[in-house]
Amino acid sequence: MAADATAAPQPPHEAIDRGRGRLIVLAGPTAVGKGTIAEYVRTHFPGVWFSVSMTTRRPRPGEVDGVHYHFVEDHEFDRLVEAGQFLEHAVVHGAAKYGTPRGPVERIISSGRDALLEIDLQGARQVRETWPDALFVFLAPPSWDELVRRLVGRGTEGEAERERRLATARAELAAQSEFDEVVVNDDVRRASEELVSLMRSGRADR
Ligand SMILES: Nc1ncnc2c1ncn2[C@@H]1O[C@H](COP(=O)(O)OP(=O)(O)OP(=O)(O)O)[C@@H](O)[C@H]1O
Ligand SMILES: Nc1nc2c(ncn2[C@@H]2O[C@H](COP(=O)(O)O)[C@@H](O)[C@H]2O)c(=O)[nH]1
Repeated sequence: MAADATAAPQPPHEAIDRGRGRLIVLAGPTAVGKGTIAEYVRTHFPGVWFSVSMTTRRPRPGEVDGVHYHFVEDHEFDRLVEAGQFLEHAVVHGAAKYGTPRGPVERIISSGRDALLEIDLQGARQVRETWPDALFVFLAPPSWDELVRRLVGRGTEGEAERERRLATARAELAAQSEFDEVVVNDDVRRASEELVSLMRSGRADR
């Protein structure tokens, strides 16, 4: 059929009103594989939008500013807290500060796309207060011993920092019933696909 020259022009794909997007919160204990799953999803599901957190911790080898985190000094982080620029923020493992910049998330949600946050339990609890219709997903290890193996095997923390992280991990594992869904990271591909499928559930347009 010939195109109707009198028809109103169609908006570009991104501008089609798909309503508001959904906020998805992924949390779980240290070394369970949140970053690994995030990397897999970024590579295999490029349509998924990730929030890039801000942190005062130092970059690890291979971490890129603006991709894995926005790395900032303590005084800059505190200034942004004062200015109300975070959706949530917390001191994690009793050490560095982490926060989700509010603006980018609100813009993505308003544009009709979903936004995925990878944050700790304290942050997830704050988001539940302000954004109760978000989807809360807990990433769990197959076992405690496997979690410890992953943390030690990653080799990015010394003994004292590992102990601190494992203490937090016990409290986080005890809180998994607060979440809407629990995904066990027994296999990176399987767990990533389960997460994406949960994100897409109920969204016919994804
Ligand atoms: N399904 C899996 N099977 C085996 N090893 C895994 C699996 N998922 C992740 N790992 C490994 O576990 C270690 C920790 O993973 P990762 O750094 O992604 O954890 P994390 O949850 O982001 O940790 P943190 O919260 O401390 O930043 C890494 O060495 C990673 O390669
Ligand atoms: N409350 C928030 N927690 C965050 C955020 N970004 C990351 N995190 C969590 O911090 C720990 C440690 O991360 P690491 O990269 O130093 O190993 C981990 O549990 C992350 O999920 C955030 O913006 N807010």
